[in-house]
Amino acid sequence: MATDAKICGLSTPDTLDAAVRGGASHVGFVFFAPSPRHVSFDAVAALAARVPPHVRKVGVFVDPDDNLLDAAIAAAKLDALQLHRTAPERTAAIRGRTGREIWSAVAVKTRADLDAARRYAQAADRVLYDARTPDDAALPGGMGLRFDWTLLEGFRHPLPWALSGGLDAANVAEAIHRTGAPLVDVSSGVESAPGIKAVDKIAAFLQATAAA
Ligand SMILES: O=C(O)c1ccccc1N[C@@H]1O[C@H](COP(=O)(O)O)[C@@H](O)[C@H]1O
Repeated sequence: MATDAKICGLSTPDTLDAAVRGGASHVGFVFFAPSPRHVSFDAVAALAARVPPHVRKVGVFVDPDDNLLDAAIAAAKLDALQLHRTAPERTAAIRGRTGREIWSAVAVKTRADLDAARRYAQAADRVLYDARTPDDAALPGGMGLRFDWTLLEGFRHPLPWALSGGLDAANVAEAIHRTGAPLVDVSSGVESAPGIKAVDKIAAFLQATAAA
């Protein structure tokens, strides 16, 4: 079965177009000021207008307040909200208030971390397994870190799910074969420097995903 792919942290028209042209199912925009991928509302409105209807627009947030969510949804016409470090109760409230599809990021380093996914079963629509970043890191994601994919072996996923964390064109086929991920998500692995997406890397990632 074909694997869906999300290209995350897009901030320029040429790289957004590369993601769409290459067959991405989802594109992601980061609304978190400390991130090198952070987009303004004006910039994201222009980018979102280039996205065809069959490609879903995902906003990435870190425990956001309602004002940020409302402004981002309005500017980017978001289809889905990817929430990092957001408690299940707050996640459920955001889902009820916005009516958007919710992706809950679960930070993984050990098998015990996977238990957190179950806490989102009633609150979210999808779990995104991502590598746990160091406690003192500025970002909860987007650092190109991988986790041990074998931790997912035999795990009963409580929801539809996606795999992220340190993926790139060279390892995404192995990641799909080892985990059976129905959707893969990449940010740093298609960049030439933090926050600088590369058209050729986006194309290579999407080709590798389609061929897996
Ligand atoms: O990309 C960011 O800057 C970011 C900021 C805050 C939360 C999440 C972020 N990125 C997400 O992290 C994963 C993995 O990224 P990578 O491929 O390892 O660089 C991905 O889902 C991004 O959406």
